[in-house]
Amino acid sequence: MTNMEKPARLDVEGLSLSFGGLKAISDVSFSVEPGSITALIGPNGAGKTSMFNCISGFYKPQQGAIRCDGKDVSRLHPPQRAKMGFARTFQNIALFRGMTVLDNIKLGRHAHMKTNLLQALTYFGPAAREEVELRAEVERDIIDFLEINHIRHMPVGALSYGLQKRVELARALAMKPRILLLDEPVAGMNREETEDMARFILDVKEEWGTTILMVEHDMGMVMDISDHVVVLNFGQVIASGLPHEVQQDPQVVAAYLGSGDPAALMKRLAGEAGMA
Ligand SMILES: Nc1ncnc2c1ncn2[C@@H]1O[C@H](COP(=O)(O)OP(=O)(O)OP(=O)(O)O)[C@@H](O)[C@H]1O
Repeated sequence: MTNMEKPARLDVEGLSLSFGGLKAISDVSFSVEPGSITALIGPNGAGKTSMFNCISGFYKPQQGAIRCDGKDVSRLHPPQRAKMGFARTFQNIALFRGMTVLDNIKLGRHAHMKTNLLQALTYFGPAAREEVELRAEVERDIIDFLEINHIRHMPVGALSYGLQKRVELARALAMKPRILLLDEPVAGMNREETEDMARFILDVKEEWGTTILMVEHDMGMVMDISDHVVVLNFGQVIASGLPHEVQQDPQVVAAYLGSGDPAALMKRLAGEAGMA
């Protein structure tokens, strides 16, 4: 199984975003290397979701650039970014609950197909052949890969939370992403579901070579699978580097200590309770 798309490099340069008088992001710069997993972390309100929404095109930053392989995409709409190879998942699952797993996943690809969605759903004209090919490809490359063969004809609404999150990942993979943006991929999952999802994210990197940027609060999972970690606090980058470097950075420890129960947060930073 392969994704033939070349992984993208992402550079965020001097990005600033304000909501009225509130500066959610101030002059933030960082890079995501092609084929790496980079985690964006930070205490509540640090600006992670705002940054994620700027990268995927839902927010327009007032200043700065977001470069995909050197090209500034910060003025492009989300569908234009999708065509460039951006795909994302959402913190709150965004799937059609009444539709089957297979149909939800195939919807990811229709962003790229020549035939429109209506033709595809009615199997009309040239859409019929393209649809049959797509189905075979999705079943071979994505459904088997994510081990969701047994549920492919079930409506998404009937699935457990962990499986729904996996279907969302599948839908994003169906877009053949060059950069995959994961918004809290293990939020609300139990330990087993978290470990499964962490393994699948690593597999996407290793087998597809896709560039991955994720926002995640689960420190154990972040420290286990990330190549690079960027830490935001009050809308600014306070540290970035290898997971173990960031973990020991006094500014990072101080930022987390200021945001809750110190003992629990020290444990989370050390990764001990992260998978709970
Ligand atoms: N749509 C909005 N309108 C006004 N203020 C906003 C909006 N979205 C975010 N903010 C503010 O911007 C700042 C950064 O919020 P953001 O949600 O990006 O942080 P976060 O790091 O994702 O937090 P969390 O971990 O709690 O999700 C916060 O002060 C927040 O209140």
